[in-house]
Amino acid sequence: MISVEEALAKVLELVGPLPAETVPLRAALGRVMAAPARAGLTQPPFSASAMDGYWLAAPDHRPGATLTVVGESAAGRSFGGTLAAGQCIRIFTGAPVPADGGTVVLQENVTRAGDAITLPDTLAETDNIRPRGQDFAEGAEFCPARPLTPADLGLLAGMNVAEVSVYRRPEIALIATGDELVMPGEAPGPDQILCSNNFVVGAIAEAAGARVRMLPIARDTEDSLRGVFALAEGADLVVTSGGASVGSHDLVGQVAAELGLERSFWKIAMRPGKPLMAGKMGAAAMLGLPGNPVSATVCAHLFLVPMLQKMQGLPATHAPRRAMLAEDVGPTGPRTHFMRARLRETEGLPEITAFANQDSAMLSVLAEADALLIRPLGDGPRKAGEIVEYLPLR
Ligand SMILES: Nc1nc2c(c(=O)[nH]1)N[C@H]1C(S)=C(S)[C@@H](COP(=O)(O)OP(=O)(O)OC[C@H]3O[C@@H](n4cnc5c(N)ncnc54)[C@H](O)[C@@H]3O)O[C@H]1N2
Ligand code: MOO
Repeated sequence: MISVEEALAKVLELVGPLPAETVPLRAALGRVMAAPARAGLTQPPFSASAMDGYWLAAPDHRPGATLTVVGESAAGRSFGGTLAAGQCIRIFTGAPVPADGGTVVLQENVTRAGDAITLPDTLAETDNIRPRGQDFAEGAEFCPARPLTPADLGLLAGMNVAEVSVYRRPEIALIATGDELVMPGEAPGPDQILCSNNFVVGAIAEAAGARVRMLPIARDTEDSLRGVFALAEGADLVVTSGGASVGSHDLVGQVAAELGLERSFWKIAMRPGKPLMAGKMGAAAMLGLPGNPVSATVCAHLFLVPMLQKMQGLPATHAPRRAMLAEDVGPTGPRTHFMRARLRETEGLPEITAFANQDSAMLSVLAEADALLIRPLGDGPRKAGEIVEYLPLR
């Protein structure tokens, strides 16, 4: 059995960044830019007032001075004239200032009588002016190596970028396998359970930027599996769950091989998730997740998400964090154990507690867990207070 790190390296060899496409800014949330955007203008394009008040030239900015208001500059409508000594203009937030080197005095800090304003006896130190270009300059490039956030869309809009070049979303085909499975909303027979894997794995994939094609459940026959694999045609990545182990009904590897699977590996030193399988089927990558819901979920976090990241031009890594054990834990066996755990915030490192029941079929424990406590293979027992690593689940 290969290690988790080797398996990650091998699944990443199966995929590469997808081609770029151009999308309107409105459709770019969560997408990853494939080429830099350039600012079409300098922002702000002119030095602008940050407040509503009065603009006056530097020599007139004296405590108690009285000035005559001779015009107005509003956002979108600047004051065209020039000012003589002792004159000022009314100015509003976002409006261009008439010249360099002046000050905006807040309207609530002056006394106004007709066309005259009188400055206060104590003057504020700030000029309340946003200098031209303080945000970005025309031609500035923007291409963050992360999914675009709402704030990124605001920045791109401010740069006058209406369309962006982004990596195409990975298209994944999800295939659940097993005679025992029915879909939520259907009535399970006495020997049946609900298909939950497609929902958790599909949601993990969508949250990581993929488009998910959820295919009909494949039954435990070669014909059924072949039929459903045919429906995965055109997907970038085919993700099966179940039928990966050694039982006589575990046909996925066999049928996939008949259909041309070049297997990269099968079985890893990981708990849960031992029977994980991966390879290449024609142009598509194939990831065969174990059937147990927790195993499928943990494998999706550990392997599917980094594959999707690489396909979208992102760095693909696991980023373990540190926490302090809240309770003792026992030794691990010959597989790296990813224990479902709960975090508790403290003023320092968070505290982490592994759930008592680590059965890889427990959906309720999985839903409560917000972290995977990483226990290296062959690790000894650990005491409360020791520092350990975990992967966040939320
Ligand atoms: N003799 C051995 N038995 C098993 C081994 C082993 O090494 N030797 N490995 C165990 C491990 S570890 C795992 S994990 C499971 C995985 O087996 P499969 O991938 O073949 O999965 P199935 O047998 O098809 O299903 C396992 C379990 O999960 C349920 N299941 C399957 N698909 C779904 C789904 N879409 N939604 C919800 N639940 C699903 C299925 O009903 C079974 O209960 O094998 C161990 N056995
Ligand atoms: O992946 Mo299996 O859970 O190791 O039970």
